[in-house]
Amino acid sequence: MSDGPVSGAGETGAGKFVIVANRLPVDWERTPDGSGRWRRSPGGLVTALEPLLRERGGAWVGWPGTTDPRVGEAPITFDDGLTMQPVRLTGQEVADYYEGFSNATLWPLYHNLIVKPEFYRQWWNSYVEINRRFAQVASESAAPGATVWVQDYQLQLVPKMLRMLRPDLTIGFFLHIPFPPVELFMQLPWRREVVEGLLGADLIGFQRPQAAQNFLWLARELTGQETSRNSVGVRGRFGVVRSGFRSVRVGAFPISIASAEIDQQSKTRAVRTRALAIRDELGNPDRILLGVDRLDYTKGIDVRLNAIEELLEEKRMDPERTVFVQLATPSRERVESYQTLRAEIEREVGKINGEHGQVGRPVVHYLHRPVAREELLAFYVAADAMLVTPLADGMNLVAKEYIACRSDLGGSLVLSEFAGAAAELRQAYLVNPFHLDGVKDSIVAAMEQSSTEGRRRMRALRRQVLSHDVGRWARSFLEALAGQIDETAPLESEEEPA
Ligand SMILES: O=P(O)(O)OC[C@H]1O[C@H](O[C@H]2O[C@H](CO)[C@@H](O)[C@H](O)[C@H]2O)[C@H](O)[C@@H](O)[C@@H]1O
Ligand SMILES: Cc1cn([C@@H]2O[C@H](COP(=O)(O)OP(=O)(O)O)[C@@H](O)[C@H]2O)c(=O)[nH]c1=O
Repeated sequence: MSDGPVSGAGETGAGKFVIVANRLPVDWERTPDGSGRWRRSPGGLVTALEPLLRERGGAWVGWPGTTDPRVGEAPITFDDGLTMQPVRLTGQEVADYYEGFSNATLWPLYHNLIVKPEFYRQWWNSYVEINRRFAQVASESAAPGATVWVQDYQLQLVPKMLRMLRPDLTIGFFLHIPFPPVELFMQLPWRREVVEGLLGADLIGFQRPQAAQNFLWLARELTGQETSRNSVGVRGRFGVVRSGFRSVRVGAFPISIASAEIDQQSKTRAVRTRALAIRDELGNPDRILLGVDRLDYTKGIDVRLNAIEELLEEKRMDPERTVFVQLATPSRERVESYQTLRAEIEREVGKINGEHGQVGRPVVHYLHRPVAREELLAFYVAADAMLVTPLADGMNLVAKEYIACRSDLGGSLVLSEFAGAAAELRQAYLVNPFHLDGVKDSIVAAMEQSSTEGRRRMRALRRQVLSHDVGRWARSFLEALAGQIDETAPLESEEEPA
């Protein structure tokens, strides 16, 4: 991946393939001369799509992640030809569209009301306006007949808006987070507008078939369109909504990671050496448990802390021999529910260490900062058990990254049934995060598994993750969008969503 300097030379209207996402995959980096430059951030999505973007002369449309009015005035082009088209937001727009409607209305509504969603007209109006801005920039960035792929819940109105501006385009949409059960979605005052916004796409992708089923039911109820009623499959057996003269297909495409690349990186001397150093720095305990998450109330960080606290109290976990490392990236810090969560987590960490730690030897090691890629891989290699306990999660890439790093067949994964990843990672220790005793038993089982059992599970998990990478995810979606896979379900037979 190249990190070429900023330039304003990007051509608009040239892209045969355009990605539209809330964020651009770039970070602003200060240079020693006091100025700055863009650096590409190496996320899974960009890794998977980069070759396509380059091949087809593509562009990425998104918010550069800052409200600095000097940033993002012109397209950003990298020296290998990748173009980023910035969509600029003011401070007020970030508050209303991003922190407000996206992350205090939609995010909790789509994640099973773990906190109460807030419904404000001002936030909705801003969401509409910013979606229109994204659609406008996308329409200016796309060549005639181009394919445009819109990403995630922040931009659900873009497909319809873009189709009205550019009927010549092929438009795909992918939702990275869960799509809620119908009775929850029906709470949204603007539910019909959101469903109609999505129906502007030719193909709507979800992480799991159940989400697609929920959407089909809502499309039928809220727009009166005819829809298929058969169950939707994975990467095939698509549902269909007859929307006027158009057919919109609906399917499940579980996202993944750049598995081979992560597998290779985790085997480097640098990562292996660092993993040993981490064990050493932690006092060479018998067992290292690890959690890696954005600090988000969906991730169930509190669940694993409560489980660990009770295991310590019941003397089923030895504080002299076990440590728990929680890496928590700061996230959405101006949203109140995230501030409350942080205070609760930090209180709980203090309580556990206060009651069970020793001077210089805490049981819980908690970092509240982003951790760089290589360091993260070293933690995965060092950990004996990975605790992934979300209450609801679209996929959870961390679970897959951990597996990709375990070519030694060591380690064990405790995984919530409510992470999208659980549908594929059946050999993990699957838990219901609402059942604390079950979580505790699974943590103990994961810590105490025999080497034979651990190797058997990890081998099966790795087979799944290495053969289903993010490239396969992108290809399967784009082939379906291009009509190369046409496994549409016939419009027959009744089936209600769960
Ligand atoms: O952009 P932020 O507000 O800082 O949030 C980060 C991203 O979080 C969400 O990730 C989801 O997508 C993952 C990949 O498909 C999936 O594994 C995970 O379960 C989801 O929570 C969000 O959907 C992204 O838009 C955000 O950029
Ligand atoms: C804590 C931490 C994480 N990462 C990387 O972030 C993503 C997280 O993806 P996931 O699907 O598990 O969840 P969300 O999208 O956040 O909802 C994963 O690729 C991690 O490796 C990171 O780079 N640094 C961090 O400190």
